[in-house]
Amino acid sequence: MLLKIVSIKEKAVPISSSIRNSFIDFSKMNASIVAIQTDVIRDGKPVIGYGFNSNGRYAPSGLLRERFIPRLLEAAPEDITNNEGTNLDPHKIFNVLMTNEKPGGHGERTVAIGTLDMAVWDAVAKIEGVPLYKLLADQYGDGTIDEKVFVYAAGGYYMPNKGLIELQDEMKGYLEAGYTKVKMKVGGDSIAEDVRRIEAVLKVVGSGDNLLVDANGRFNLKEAIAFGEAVKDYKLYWYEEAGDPLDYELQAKLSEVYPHAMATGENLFSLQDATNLIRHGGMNPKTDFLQFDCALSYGLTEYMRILEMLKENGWSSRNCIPHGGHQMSLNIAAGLGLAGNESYPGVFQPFGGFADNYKVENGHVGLPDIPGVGFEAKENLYTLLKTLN
Ligand SMILES: O=C([O-])CC(=O)C(=O)O
Ligand SMILES: [Mg+2]
Repeated sequence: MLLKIVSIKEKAVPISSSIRNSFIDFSKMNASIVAIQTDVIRDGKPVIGYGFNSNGRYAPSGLLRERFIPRLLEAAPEDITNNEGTNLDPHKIFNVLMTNEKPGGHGERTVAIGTLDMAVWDAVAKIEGVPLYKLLADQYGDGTIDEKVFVYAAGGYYMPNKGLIELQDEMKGYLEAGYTKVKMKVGGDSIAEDVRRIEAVLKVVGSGDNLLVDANGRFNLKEAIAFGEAVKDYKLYWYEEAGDPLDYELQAKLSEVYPHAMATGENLFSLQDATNLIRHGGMNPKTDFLQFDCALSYGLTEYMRILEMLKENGWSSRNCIPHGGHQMSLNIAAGLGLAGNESYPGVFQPFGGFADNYKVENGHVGLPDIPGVGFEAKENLYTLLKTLN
C-alpha cells in the first residue's frame, strides 16, 4: 500500500504590527499556515506535516485553495511517494505542483509552493522519525550536523514614537538575550538621521562588525552609493538589499565602490533569479552573503538546486544566511552547512524564533532532537498550527 495524503488544510492568520521598514508597514501583514495529514501512523497518531509562509509576503490563500492544494490532492499516490511508497517524495511533489505552470514570471506562486513544501518536509522527517536537520545531513549533505547555528537578531524597525533611546533599549535586549550581532532598518529616513540611528546602536553593540543594516530595496543607484559612502568607515557586518532586488546592475555598480560585505536575495524567488544575481550582480563570494528564503521561493527542493548552482559558480553554502528567522531554514543551516540564519526575537510571532528550551548563547542556537522541523518544541507556534486540525 502506498501512503496517501488524507487532507490538506489552510488558514490565513495575522502577523500584523506597527513596525515599518523603508518600503512597507506591517499593519495588514498575514501568513498562510497549512497542515498536510497523511495516513501514516506514528506513536498512535496520524503524521501531520505543518508549514507556513515567511513574513513579507501576504497569505497566498487563493493560490493554495484554488490551484495547488487540489493539484496535490488529485495526484496519483505513485506520483508523490518514494519508490517503495513508504514516504512522501518532496521532489516528485514539486513536479506535481509545477504541472502546467509556465517558466518565468514567478509571482507569488513561489510562496504558495514554499509553504506546502515546508509541510511536506516536516511530514517526511516525521515519517522517518528523525529531525529534519539530521535527514538533510544524512541524505543530502556529508553527514555532519552543525550542533549550533549562528543567528543574528533582526529588528531595529521604524515605529511611531520610537527614538534613539528606544532603539538602543531594543538592541540591549538582544544582547542580553544572547545575540552578538543585530540588524536594523535603514533607508526609511534621511541619510543623516539613519547615521544618527546607526551611531546610537554602535554605542550599544560596540563595533561595526556587530551591526547589519537593511535598506529593503529602497535606494536608486545614486542613493545606494551615497548611503554606502556615509557608512563605509563603520565597517558594518553587511549592507543589505540596497536597491531593487531585481536590479542586478545596481548591485554590481554598488559593489564596485562599496568596500565591505553586502547581502541580498530575500526577494529572489527562483533558481533562475538567483542565477541572474550570481551572473550579473557583481557580488563577491569571499565577502558577501545570500539570503534566499526557501519558504518564499518554491521551498527546500528549489533551495537545493540553488545551492548546487552556487557550488558550480564558486560559491559555498557558507555564503548563505537565509531571510525569515524560521525553524525551517534553521534546519537547513544545521544540516546542509549554511553560515547561519536570521532570527526575529521581538517580531513576527509566533513564527519568529526557535525551540522554547534552546537559548541563544554567544550568538548561536541549538536545535531540538525531535522528528520533523521541530514546531512541536515551540509552544506558541504549535498551539496555532494545531488549530488547523
Ligand atoms: O522587514 C522585512 O521585510 C524583513 C527583512 O527585510 C529582513 O528580515 O531582512
Ligand atoms: Mg531584509
